[in-house]
Amino acid sequence: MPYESWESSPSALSGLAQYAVELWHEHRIPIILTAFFSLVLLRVYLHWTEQKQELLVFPKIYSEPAPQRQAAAKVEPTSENAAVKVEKGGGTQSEKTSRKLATNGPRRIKGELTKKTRAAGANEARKIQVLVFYSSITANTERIAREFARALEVALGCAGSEQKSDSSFLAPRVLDLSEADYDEYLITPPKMESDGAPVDLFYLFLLPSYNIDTINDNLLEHMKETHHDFRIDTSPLSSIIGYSVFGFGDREGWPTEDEGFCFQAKEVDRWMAKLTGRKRAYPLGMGDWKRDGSARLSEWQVGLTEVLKLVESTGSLGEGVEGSGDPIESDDEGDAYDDGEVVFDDNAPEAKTKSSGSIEDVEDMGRIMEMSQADGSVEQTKAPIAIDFTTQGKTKPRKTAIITVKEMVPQSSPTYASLTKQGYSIVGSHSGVKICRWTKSALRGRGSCYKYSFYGINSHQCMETTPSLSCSNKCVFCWRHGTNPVGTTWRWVVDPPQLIFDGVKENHYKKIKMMRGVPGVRAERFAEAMRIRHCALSLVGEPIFYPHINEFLGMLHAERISSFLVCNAQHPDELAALKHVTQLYVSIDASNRESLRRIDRPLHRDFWERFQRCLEILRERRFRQRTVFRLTLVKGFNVEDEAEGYADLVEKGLPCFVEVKGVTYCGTSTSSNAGLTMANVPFYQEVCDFVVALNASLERRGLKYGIAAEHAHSCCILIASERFNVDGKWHTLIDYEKFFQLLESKGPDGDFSPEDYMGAATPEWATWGQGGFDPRDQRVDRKGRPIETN
Ligand SMILES: Cc1cc2nc3c(=O)[nH]c(=O)nc-3n(C[C@H](O)[C@H](O)[C@H](O)COP(=O)(O)O)c2cc1C
Ligand code: SF4
Repeated sequence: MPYESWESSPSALSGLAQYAVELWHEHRIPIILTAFFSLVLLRVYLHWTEQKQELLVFPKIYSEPAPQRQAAAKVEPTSENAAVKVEKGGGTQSEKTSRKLATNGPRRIKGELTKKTRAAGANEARKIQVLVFYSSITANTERIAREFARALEVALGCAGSEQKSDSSFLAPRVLDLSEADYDEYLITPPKMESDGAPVDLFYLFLLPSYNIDTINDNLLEHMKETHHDFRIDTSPLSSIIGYSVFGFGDREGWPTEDEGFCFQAKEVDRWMAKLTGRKRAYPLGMGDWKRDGSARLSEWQVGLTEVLKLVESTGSLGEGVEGSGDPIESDDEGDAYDDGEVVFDDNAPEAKTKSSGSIEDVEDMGRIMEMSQADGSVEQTKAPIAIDFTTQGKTKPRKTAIITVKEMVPQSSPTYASLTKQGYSIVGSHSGVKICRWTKSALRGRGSCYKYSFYGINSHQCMETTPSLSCSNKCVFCWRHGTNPVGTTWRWVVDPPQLIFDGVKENHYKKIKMMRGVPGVRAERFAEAMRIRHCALSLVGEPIFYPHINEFLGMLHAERISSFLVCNAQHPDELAALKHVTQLYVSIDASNRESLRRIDRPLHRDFWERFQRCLEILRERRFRQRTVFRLTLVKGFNVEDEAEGYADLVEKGLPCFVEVKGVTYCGTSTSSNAGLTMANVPFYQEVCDFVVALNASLERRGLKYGIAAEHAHSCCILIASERFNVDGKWHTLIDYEKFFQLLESKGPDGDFSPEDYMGAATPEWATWGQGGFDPRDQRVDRKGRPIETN
């Protein structure tokens, strides 16, 4: 209502209004001021009262600093959010009161939701439970299983009073397979917890074999059914962290594996690989309970403990599991094998990519030098000069353009990619190591290389390596032709020998460890393989090309690793400067100049003169080094009508041994550059005929040689000097212990002869006419199928 209408009202009400208006007019200023201050006071009062109220409603924890909040989250990692956590947690009495009040007031959530993922560090809290399953009919294995579990408990640091505070292992549990519930353990592993921490399971099986009906048959049947049951995942045990099997048997009744020795342990090992999705953590071990059972079991336990500790520290089985149970086994890999010189493989990746800019050839070298002058793109100052280590009599550095010394095989180069793809590990910038086919085969008891039959080297303890991936030939049969760098001079960065030595060993062991999960690997051989005893310096390239080859050899010998060094007869100066090696090879790929040019395709123009000089050096050295001529026969190149020519070379060099080997073919069609085919591979009979002809020629010349041994499996035959025939018996084996003793007492230049470390008689099975396959090994074909040997 407007103010004027109030003034004009004639009634009593209007009189009152009149009075109020007058009053207002008279006191309006103090009224307004009083109202204003009252409102201010009320606001201040409310403000304070409101703050106090809030303290009661929201618990103190919400205003704690951030780190404390995180700590709280760690305590209850699975809580949905902070508010819930507080409600569940403990705290001081006042906090509890606050929380109680808070539940009556409005729920207000501050902060972020805690994610449901496992908190960092939860992994550390995981425990590992080893379950030792055994079966036993006459109680041997039962007793052994209990003793074994106790020993393992100590080894893992989880034994009663000796329990290590930081050990993740729970004391191993022993389970009798005749009582254990298969459904509980072998269909899905049981879910276990220890003090609230999740437990990972590791299965071990100690199993005797029985060719009569026993509980083992139920176990195997169960495993088979589980794997084939379409309702169940084919690898239902894949959540366990690993498994391993050890078998007991009796060699008296079942002398070989073929005859049934430990056959059921082998089967359980195989089925477990399938059920776990290839989680074999350590190779199958086997022991004869009457003879070596406990020794074998102890060895197996040592290796196993190592793996378990690896699992504890890394949470995984590490290397060695990939490929476990894989159909692709070492023999089926199409893996070009042996020492490089005798295999051609047209499947090898194509030759280097010229456009990549990597220097891999002398032609490339010239091209780069020209380019460097033209556009200045190559650094020309402050660079070391490329030194010719190989040209005879040349001591002065070349006076040509100075270029930057580069790495022989830089990591970014196509050569590096190609070599690593083929299974080489490149060490430093110019060395390589690769585990050979025979090493893998020997690990599985499927036969060793011919050097085992002829010289007694253990293939599973042999490291194949080279300190120089570069070579000065381009042999037609070289299996790595086109992928390794070539050159006549060392023009690359030189890596120190210690770096190479450490690197090749490390990589070799890494590769051996990767065999851990491969089916058929024998535990005792695997354990032995962790100690390198032989080194074949022959992989690819030319080892004596490396300027510090003698220092490198010194490192091998200091660790009592024998050295078989193969060179290509193109570096006489380096050959002359070479110190003692256990066995010194020269590749003799042809018997005359033209043939050598065609087959080796040497880069040196004076290749024939170099070759001849190397033979002279070998002749001079024959009473100081165990010298060997290695002949690689390639049909159509160096076999036909050449026996006489080779006899001339033998007469000239008078080597201790002549190894004759047919080239091995690994490809499928024609060899890329030389057009080699299967037709170039001589049959074993042809190699035999050649050897007989060569031997006859040597005899006609009055040279005292004879055919000593053979290894038909790798198409290789050994002719030996009569110096190694004692009382009508060939002694081609090497006494490695004696070699190191002589080396240590007389030094790397010491005066001792090959006869001084001649070993025991060549085993009967390896002599000429006996085939050369150790009867203790199992022969298999390329698909891994056993071959009958009569
Ligand atoms: C009836 C019988 C059959 C056996 N069959 C085999 C066999 O096929 N292969 C094998 O390596 N050992 C065989 N053995 C040897 C046992 O595996 C060996 O004695 C084992 O240590 C027994 O373990 P246990 O006492 O725990 O049952 C057999 C032993 C017996 C008594
Ligand atoms: S000598 Fe060694 S590297 Fe050569 S084939 Fe035999 S085991 Fe393999």
